[in-house]
Amino acid sequence: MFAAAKDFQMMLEKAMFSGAEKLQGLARPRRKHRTAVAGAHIAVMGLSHTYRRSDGPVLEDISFQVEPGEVVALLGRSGCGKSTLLHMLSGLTLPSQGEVVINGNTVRGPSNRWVMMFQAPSLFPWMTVAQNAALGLRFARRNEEIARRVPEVLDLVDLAAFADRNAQDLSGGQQQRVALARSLATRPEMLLLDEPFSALDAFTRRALQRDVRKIAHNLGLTLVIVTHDVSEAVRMADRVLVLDANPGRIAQDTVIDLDDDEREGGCDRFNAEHVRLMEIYTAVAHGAADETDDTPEKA
Ligand SMILES: Nc1ncnc2c1ncn2[C@@H]1O[C@H](COP(=O)(O)OP(=O)(O)OP(=O)(O)O)[C@@H](O)[C@H]1O
Repeated sequence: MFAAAKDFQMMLEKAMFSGAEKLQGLARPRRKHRTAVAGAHIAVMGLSHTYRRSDGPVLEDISFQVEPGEVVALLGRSGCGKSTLLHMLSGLTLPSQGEVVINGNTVRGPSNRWVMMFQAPSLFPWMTVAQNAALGLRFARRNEEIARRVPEVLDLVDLAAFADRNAQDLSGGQQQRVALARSLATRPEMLLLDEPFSALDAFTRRALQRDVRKIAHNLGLTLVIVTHDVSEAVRMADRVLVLDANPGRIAQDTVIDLDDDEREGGCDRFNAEHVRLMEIYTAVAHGAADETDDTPEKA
């Protein structure tokens, strides 16, 4: 690739990975990095949102809290506003009404204290796994941490043996692990996942669901995951917020009461939780469909 094109792509990827570092850097003096990680406390209060080009509100009167270290899934049908809500937690989009408060501070924009992961891992294909994993630290100008943190996070995501491979030579699941390592290297307080495993095969997806949950718990990270997959919610989440649509509202807030072994599936308790959540989801989805159904009622 020509140098100019490479620079341009680097710029794009950098902006995509997180606009936070730049904004933070401009907004206030650079702080010394934190050494200890603690999960973020999230409070969402009376949040509503209407996009400039949308007919009505996409989200309406959303309020909930997430405890530090909790894993919460946002479950709902396509278009109900899950990604919009996640973007508001991250500060990428600001709500029309209400506020998101993280650790006592109102979110007014992105921050390098939390990281979003998407379906596409957005790696630099020509760079090695270790170089990709170091990018978050490089963008945050924390180069002195790279030698220590990168081996640590590659170990966490089971990619230590792949450190010198080029990213383009990895499978989709391995690439998503590199993206996870890159996210963890900056030691965020919160991971926001927007259907990050939906492009992977069932086995790879399950392994990542299990490992991400385990890593988040071990590090004490708060994890919010957007999904429309009931199994994923049961495998990963301590709590599930089920959203209805038009406008998106929290219809149900339910605890998934399973231990880590039970979350692997194949036991009665897993099956019972799966059926229970599926029933809730279906009832909410039908309710939302009924509300938007403009077929005239029969007499
Ligand atoms: N920038 C935007 N401007 C106008 N409308 C938007 C914008 N972004 C999203 N929307 C609309 O807001 C609604 C919610 O979108 P959102 O992507 O948050 O839903 P979702 O539940 O995450 O959907 P999916 O599961 O399909 O990703 C949709 O009707 C969508 O068309």
